[in-house]
Amino acid sequence: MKAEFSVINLTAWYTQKKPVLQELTFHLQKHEVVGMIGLNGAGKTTLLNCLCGLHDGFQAESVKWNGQEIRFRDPAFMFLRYAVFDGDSPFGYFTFREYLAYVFRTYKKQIPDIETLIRGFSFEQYENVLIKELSTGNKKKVYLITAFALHPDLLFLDEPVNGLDFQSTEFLYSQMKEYKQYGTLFFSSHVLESVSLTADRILLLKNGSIEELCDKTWKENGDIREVLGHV
Ligand SMILES: Nc1ncnc2c1ncn2[C@@H]1O[C@H](COP(=O)(O)OP(=O)(O)OP(=O)(O)O)[C@@H](O)[C@H]1O
Repeated sequence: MKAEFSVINLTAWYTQKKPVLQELTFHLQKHEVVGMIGLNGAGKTTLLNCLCGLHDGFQAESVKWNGQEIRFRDPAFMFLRYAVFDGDSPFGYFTFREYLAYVFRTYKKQIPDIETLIRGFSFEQYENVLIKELSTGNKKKVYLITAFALHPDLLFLDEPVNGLDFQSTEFLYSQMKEYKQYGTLFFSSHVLESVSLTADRILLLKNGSIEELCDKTWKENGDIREVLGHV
């Protein structure tokens, strides 16, 4: 199968003598959900920052979307993707509804019916409250609901479960699992359950590079702890 998004030999650094990511290569297929796990400091956020054009200290042999060479900051590529970063709450001076309208205008899309998302995330009371006045979990929901309403071809989520209550977490898992209907979801998580319950493939970020968990027993029993014991 032809990879939709491929990154070949990406090296990223904060200080050039000590790269955080080293000649890392991975491919994301069209319509799949891919989870990325790794220890604290492994470089998950740095990788997502690179993919979103937020980190300048990197070089890559090749980055391709649909077979075409691209740069992370290419405007056409920017509007194919949307990302939710952990702890990042942009546009605090907008309400959720204002932010949603802004994003959809920017991406040149029509806002769909989002009642299922609003109910699923128990967000009914917060649609018209300033984002900066929301609790941590409700702030997170602003961007998650926007992401799942927008359905970009490439959706990046950094630690999506952080800050959510158990009900919203269950709903989030259902949305993540179903995302392959709309596009490709690539997310990082420390919550092993969130990866084993939703992902088609799991990538492990370790020592600056990525390897795939080839032992798929986690798919049958939903538990990747045993597989992780061998890597
Ligand atoms: N702004 C920065 N300046 C210098 N070093 C940084 C900076 N941000 C991250 N690092 C370093 O880069 C490495 C990777 O960090 P990163 O945040 O990408 O890891 P992570 O896998 O997302 O970690 P965690 O699971 O703790 O969120 C770490 O060694 C970290 O200390």
